[in-house]
Amino acid sequence: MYRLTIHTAFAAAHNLIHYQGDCENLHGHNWKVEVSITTAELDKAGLGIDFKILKRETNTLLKTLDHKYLNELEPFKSLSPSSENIARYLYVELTKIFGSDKVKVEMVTVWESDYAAASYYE
Ligand SMILES: Nc1nc2c(c(=O)[nH]1)N=C([C@H](O)[C@H](O)COP(=O)(O)OP(=O)(O)OP(=O)(O)O)CN2
Ligand SMILES: [Zn+2]
Repeated sequence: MYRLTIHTAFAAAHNLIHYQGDCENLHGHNWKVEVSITTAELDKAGLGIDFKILKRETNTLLKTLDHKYLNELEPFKSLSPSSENIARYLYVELTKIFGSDKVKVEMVTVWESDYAAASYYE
């Protein structure tokens, strides 16, 4: 099997809901995002998926979150925009794009600081 990983980032504001503490208040993060896909097959160029395509599609998706107030966006209107829920949302959306018999989105990790990250995988 091959595992391909890209790193990218977005910036946004949020506040955690059903949470007591500082993070229930509006604040922001520069989230780093790590996406890993696995595949058993390579094309003739020796690529699982072209990193350029993986980065482009991920960045297109992240543009819908970038510089937004996450709590106002449809996926998080009734779901706390924690790093866990952001990671799961990205996993589900990227699986719609890349998931196939041959390719699996293995894991999405979302870093909200240099020291704290949440990952989602199935
Ligand atoms: N499991 C999770 N825990 C927390 C999340 C989360 O998404 N998943 N999110 C938050 C808040 O978003 C908050 O912004 C994080 O702040 P905090 O942990 O306080 O981070 P700091 O960088 O300010 O570091 P300090 O530990 O306070 O120094 C909270 N928890
Ligand atoms: Zn936060």
